[in-house]
Amino acid sequence: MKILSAAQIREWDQYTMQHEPISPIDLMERAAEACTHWILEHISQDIFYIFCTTGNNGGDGLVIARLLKSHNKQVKVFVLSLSAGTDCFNINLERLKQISTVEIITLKSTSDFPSIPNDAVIIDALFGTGLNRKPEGLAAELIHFINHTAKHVIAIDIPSGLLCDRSSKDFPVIKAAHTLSFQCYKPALLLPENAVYFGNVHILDIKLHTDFLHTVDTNYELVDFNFIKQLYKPRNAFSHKGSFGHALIIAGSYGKMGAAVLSTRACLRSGVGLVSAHVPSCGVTILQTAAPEAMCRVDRNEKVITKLDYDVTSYSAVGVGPGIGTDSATTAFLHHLLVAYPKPLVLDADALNILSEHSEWWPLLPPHSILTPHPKEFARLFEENKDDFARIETALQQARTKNLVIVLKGHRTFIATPSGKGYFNTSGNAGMATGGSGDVLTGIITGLLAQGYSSSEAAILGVYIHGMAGDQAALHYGMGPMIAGDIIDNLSVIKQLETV
Ligand SMILES: NC(=O)C1=CN([C@@H]2O[C@H](COP(=O)(O)OP(=O)(O)OC[C@H]3O[C@@H](n4cnc5c(N)ncnc54)[C@H](O)[C@@H]3O)[C@@H](O)[C@H]2O)[C@@H](O)CC1
Ligand SMILES: Nc1ncnc2c1ncn2[C@@H]1O[C@H](COP(=O)(O)OP(=O)(O)O)[C@@H](O)[C@H]1O
Ligand SMILES: [K+]
Repeated sequence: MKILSAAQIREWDQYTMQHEPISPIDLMERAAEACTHWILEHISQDIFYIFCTTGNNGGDGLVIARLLKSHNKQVKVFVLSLSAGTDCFNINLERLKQISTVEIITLKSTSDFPSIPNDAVIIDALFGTGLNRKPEGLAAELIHFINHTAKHVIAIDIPSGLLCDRSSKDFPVIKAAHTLSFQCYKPALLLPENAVYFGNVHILDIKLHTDFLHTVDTNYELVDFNFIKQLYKPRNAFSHKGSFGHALIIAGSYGKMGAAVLSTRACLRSGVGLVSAHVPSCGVTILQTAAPEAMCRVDRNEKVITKLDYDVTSYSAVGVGPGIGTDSATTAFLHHLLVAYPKPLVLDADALNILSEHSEWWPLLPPHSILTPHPKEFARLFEENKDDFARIETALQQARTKNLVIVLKGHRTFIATPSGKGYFNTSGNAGMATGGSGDVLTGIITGLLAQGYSSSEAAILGVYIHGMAGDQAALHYGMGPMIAGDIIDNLSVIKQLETV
């Protein structure tokens, strides 16, 4: 699913009105009906305080007020008049005025702000995708007031004060428990810096014309189950273990053999034909016991990885980094690997830390190599960014210019590809914020690469499968108790992709 900018969303509204066709007022009614339906299904309270300005987001608020009233809810509407209302706002204001039991209060100064009962639900319909600058004056005061006073806030389309496709850092923004967003994710609803504002996001289908999506080009895509289903290649009945490649995982050091075990076991469960693990000699028994299906490449050094004394080019894919440390001998090993291996590598953890100390090595990275940094590793590799939008732009630019795939890990992991496109993942949960889950991801992506997926496909598919398995693990154990090994044990979720 494409992720659109504010301007493209406006074009989508226009396209729908022309091609369905449907009038603006009927489209607003349909959007507000979807919100009201959601509210009636999920919210048990009976008192609603609805805050609107005079744009179309406010118009949505007025329609929601009328519809909630028709379901016998107690409704009060507060209007902050910033400019002459839009046509749809004005028409709906007249319609609402016909209902004598709905009080409509105009907010002219802070003294008009109401006292809000504890059990009232606030509907935030101040600004939607039309916001184009920082709210100031009374609008800003109202946002602060709602944040300080109200307990249950539902934002319509986007929390007021958030820009759809640029950073709103330092803006006053409504803090919502739920955001009911129309038709598609807005970029702002996918970035961690805004998580405190949007709460739980629910995408409501308001039936915008799907043909529009064929006419529009976007930088960002959303990765969901349907997207992944198209990418996943079912196994041929006549296949043998040679059909699915041989992956090499280079991981572990004395005291950090768990990282090697997790990556190797995850790689084995990714569907790959064969897995070998290159580990320091202290780790052989650990690895062969914990992952007997894997073969071992034993380093001469007891504690760290030091020597590439075999033909590494025979492996279909290589993942390097989890738990290897940054010893000078390991650093020299990594340099040798970059020179010796011509196909895309998967680099994670300490491999990234070493790389960030050797910027002269960038040209040595095989084209389409996959880097999997978390935000701190990302900052070490590239630069500190002023906000999350700047960070994903940096990822896209670096992926394009360096011909790499960059997997920026987090709640909505962002995958920047050499084509210039960025993909937001939708699977996964906070239970995965636990030591070792990144090592699991490295194993999965390396296994997919070995099976013949392209780098971009392996990264997108791997991140999604990792999140799916994490979601399944959270169902079994709960987000608190789950550990990284549980993600591996739940990789059986891949079977959902195997069904036709
Ligand atoms: N027919 C349509 O186009 C539909 C629009 N819908 C709603 O309409 C919203 C967009 O409506 P609008 O484009 O009217 O804009 P909004 O209602 O989001 O914003 C109101 C107006 O405030 C002004 N403004 C922007 N930033 C401001 C600031 N910082 N301080 C003061 N004023 C500011 C702008 O002129 C803007 O038009 C969507 O988010 C959605 O809620 C939905 O009803 C679906 C259909
Ligand atoms: N809140 C979250 N929601 C979804 N996924 C998460 C969340 N927190 C962490 N993850 C995922 O877990 C993994 C953690 O990786 P990383 O930070 O490298 O951990 P480690 O170094 O402990 O292995 C990443 O794939 C990340 O996307
Ligand atoms: K809003």
